[in-house]
Amino acid sequence: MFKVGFAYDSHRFTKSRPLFLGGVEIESDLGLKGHSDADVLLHALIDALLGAIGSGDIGTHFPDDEPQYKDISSLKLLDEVRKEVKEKKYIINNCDLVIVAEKPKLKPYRNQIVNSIADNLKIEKNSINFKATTNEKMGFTGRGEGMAAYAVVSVLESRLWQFFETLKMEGSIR
Ligand SMILES: Nc1ccn([C@@H]2O[C@H](COP(=O)(O)O)[C@@H](O)[C@H]2O)c(=O)n1
Ligand SMILES: C[C@@]1(CO)OP(=O)(O)OP(=O)(O)OC[C@H]1O
Repeated sequence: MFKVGFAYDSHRFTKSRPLFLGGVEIESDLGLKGHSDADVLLHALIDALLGAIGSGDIGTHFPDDEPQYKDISSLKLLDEVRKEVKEKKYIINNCDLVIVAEKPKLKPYRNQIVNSIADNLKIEKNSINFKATTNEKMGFTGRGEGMAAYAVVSVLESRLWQFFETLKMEGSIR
């Protein structure tokens, strides 16, 4: 079957920590606070993937009181979830990702972030869309206290994916 997952995450800014978004280090005076590397974008993506395959949430998979996840790169967590998606026999169809942050400006990192996620999920770049928006100075993101991210993903059962691939090869569909 075809399924979708949706997720939200937020993290507070902190000094003297690097800022990672989508597995890419971003030039910034402030990083994000968290038990892991606090990659808010990957956390939203991970939760959306887990939602799509009916596998609960990030905190259940990678508890924030376990020392093994202290400062861990969220790319490692994404890889675990990618494997779970595969084990459950789903293929990731597309991901649409949004960061809400007053700064830094993220548009210049768009390609790097898309490439990083595509490489790590082992899917086509054109299956991923990344965008950023400010909150027009309103709320906690607007005041520059932190960042938020939203993710929506769609997945397709592998056997259906194969079926569509065959139809494409035969020229029956595009
Ligand atoms: N952290 C951000 C926020 C926004 N952008 C880019 O600016 C455009 C306009 O944002 P508004 O919040 O004023 O609508 C947005 O579409 C992004 O292209 C950004 O790069 N980084
Ligand atoms: C991945 C984890 C692991 O501690 O990361 P955190 O940095 O604590 O981030 P959060 O999004 O608050 O919760 C998810 C956690 O499971």
